[in-house]
Order: sequence, then structure tokens, then C-alpha cells
Amino acid sequence: MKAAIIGVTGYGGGELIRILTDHPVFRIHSVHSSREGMPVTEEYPHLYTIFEDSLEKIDSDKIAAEADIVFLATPSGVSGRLAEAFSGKPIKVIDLSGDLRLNDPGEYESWYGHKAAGSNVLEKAVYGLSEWNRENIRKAEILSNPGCYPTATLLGLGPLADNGLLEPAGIIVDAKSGLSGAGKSLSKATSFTEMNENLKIYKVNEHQHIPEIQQQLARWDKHIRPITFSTHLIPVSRGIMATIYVQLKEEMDTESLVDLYKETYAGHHFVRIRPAGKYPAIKEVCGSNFCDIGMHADRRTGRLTIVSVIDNLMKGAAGQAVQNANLMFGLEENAGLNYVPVYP
Ligand SMILES: NC(=O)C1=CN([C@@H]2O[C@H](COP(=O)(O)OP(=O)(O)OC[C@H]3O[C@@H](n4cnc5c(N)ncnc54)[C@H](OP(=O)(O)O)[C@@H]3O)[C@@H](O)[C@H]2O)C=CC1
Ligand SMILES: CC(=O)N[C@@H](CCC(=O)OP(=O)(O)O)C(=O)O
Repeated sequence: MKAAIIGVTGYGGGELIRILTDHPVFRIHSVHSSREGMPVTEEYPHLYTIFEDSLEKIDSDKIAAEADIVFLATPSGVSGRLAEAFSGKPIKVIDLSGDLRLNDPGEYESWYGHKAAGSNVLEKAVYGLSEWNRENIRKAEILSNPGCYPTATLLGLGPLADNGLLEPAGIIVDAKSGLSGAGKSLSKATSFTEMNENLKIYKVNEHQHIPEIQQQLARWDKHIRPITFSTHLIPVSRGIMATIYVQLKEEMDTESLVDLYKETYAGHHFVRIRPAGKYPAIKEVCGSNFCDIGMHADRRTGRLTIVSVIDNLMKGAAGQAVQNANLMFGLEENAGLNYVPVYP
């Protein structure tokens, strides 16, 4: 199977190269960004002798005629236009950006500040939270890969929301991300001097992933009220931790909750549930496609704390994109994704 990658010089695109150069079925056919003609190794010297192709022009007709799937690892605003260009052509599309995730174009425009993709594309786009939408993903022609924070948050809340166990008001998500989550562009906020030995909150109550999380929670349980969602930068390259606080409709102890999560994710290779009393750290998933989840029900407050960790570039972006591509082509879900986390 031939894969094209647009936005290959970014962090998400680079991670797609890392995965696809070692994939048993997909082979990288062409790579693209706005810098036509440049060898990929100019941007990524770590790929010397491994992948040395040059960037090609973005010609949707040519790409669709030659490749079986195209990954759009481009910024929001750019991806939507590209998805429109590929729509209706004989090629499957996976978009890593937020451009196709929200059903309501008006909501997209108010949170992202760009013009939404056309309704023909939005209506076809399937939301690719792999563990929760497998059947639709298998049939998708255009797939919208979930955001990094939403992946960690939704995998952490799914078993409760889907079973109607959540008290609908008062859900709080306190999330932290490594700096690669912001992409490779230089910015003061993510520079070494700003972030070394530091921790910062940002986009308070206005993060663009809020409506995406809310939209999926409503699919599980339409009674769920608006969540509080806080995002922080931490001085690491990769990794997201979402610490989630919820109240349940009925009291459950930690052991029963762990059993519920284990049952829900049985057969889902990439979600690992920790035993009662154990909590995952981001280092324990970095470099891999795993989402690790731990939890504790606090009898004193009546609240449940859920901790969910992923590598933002893997399960939060390129890893989940390849997991979805595997499903779309009828392959084993974990084909080419059996990475052991890089530790320490
Ligand atoms: N980083 C992460 O952890 C996650 C990222 N995402 C999403 O994935 C997408 C890619 O993210 P990331 O890799 O971090 O971003 P980067 O900023 O690191 O890379 C963006 C890429 O898009 C290319 N690009 C930018 N504008 C254009 C254009 N007009 N035409 C063609 N190519 C263009 C850039 O190439 P060049 O500079 O060579 O033109 C570069 O290859 C984004 O939508 C992001 O929101 C989603 C989940 C997690
Ligand atoms: C650390 C950091 O800055 N993370 C980015 C994630 C951006 C992203 O992945 O954007 P979309 O999923 O919406 O396309 C942020 O918080 O905006």
C-alpha cells in the first residue's frame, strides 16, 4: 500500500516517517510540504540512510492517482482545504489537524478562527478515536484523527460516560503537555528559556479541544454538562498527562472501577489499565502508541481521580493515525505499531 504524507517536515509528519519506514504493509510513496525539492534529511538529519526522499509538489490529482492513502499532517486551516481537494478522488485521507473534527462549522470557526471545511467533507469525515469507533473507521474514506488532549481525556472518561455513570455536572480535566505538542515552529512561549524548569497554564477556558471533547462526551451521554478543561506546558519533549476529576452517580470502589475499565478495553491492545493503587507516568508510554490509565475513588470527597497518559506524537497524533489507517485497510490494528516505550 502506498502512502503519501503532506506536512512531513513537521513533528507529526516526522513521526509518520518513523512509523511507516518500518510498517509491514504501508510504504512511503511521496512526501510533501511547502518546500518542494528539499531533501527530507535537510530538516531531519536523523533520517540519513533511512529515508532520504525529497519533498514533492502538492498535486492532489497526482497524489490520488499514485497513492492509496494520504496523511495530512498540516496545520488547521491548511488541512481543511487539502481535504476538500482530495474529496471524491480515489484515495483515503487521514487528517491529523482539528479541521474535520467538529460537526458544526460555526462552532469550528468560533474556536479555531478559520473558515470551516466544506459540508461535503465534514459530512464524510469519521472521527477516529480508534477504540470507540472501530466499525465506522473501517468504512471511512476521510478520517479525522482526534486531538492529543482529547485522546487522553476521552479514553480516560469513555467507560464511565458510555455507561451513564457520570454525574453530568462538574467534570474537571487538568491536562499537561510536552512542548512537541505545539509543533516545530519557534515561539517565545515554548522556547528553552521560557519553559526550562517551568510549568505554565495556557488558553484558560478557551482551548480549541474543549468542543471536541464535549462533542464525543455527548455522543456517549447527552446529559453531560460543560466541562472545565485546563492545559499546561511542561518542560519535556513528548507526553501528555490528563488528570480528570469526576463525581459518579453511585458510589463505586477503586477495584470495581478498575474491573470496569479492564472489561471495556479488553481486546484493545493500546489501552493499558493499571491495578488499583498504581498510576501511570508519561515516561511509561513515550515513543509508544499506548494510553495508560490509573484511577482512585476517594471515599472522603466522593470524587474519582483518573490519570490518563499518552505520547502526544504517537497515540495523540501519528500513532493513532496509523492505527486508523490499519483499520481502514482491514489490517491488524497494531500492524507496525509495536513500539516498546522508550525508558528511561
Ligand atoms: N504535535 C502534536 O503533538 C500534535 C499535532 N496535531 C496536529 O497535527 C498537525 C501537524 O502538527 P505538527 O507536526 O505538530 O505541526 P508542525 O508545525 O510541526 O508542522 C506543520 C507541517 O505542515 C507544513 N505546512 C505548513 N503550512 C503548509 C502549507 N500551506 N502547505 C503545505 N504544508 C504546510 C509544514 O511544512 P513546511 O514548514 O516545510 O512548509 C510542516 O511540515 C497540526 O494540525 C496539529 O495541530 C495533532 C495532534 C498532536
Ligand atoms: C502543547 C500545545 O501547544 N499543544 C497544542 C495542541 C495543538 C493541536 O494539536 O492542535 P489541533 O489538535 O487542534 O489541531 C495546543 O494546545 O494548541
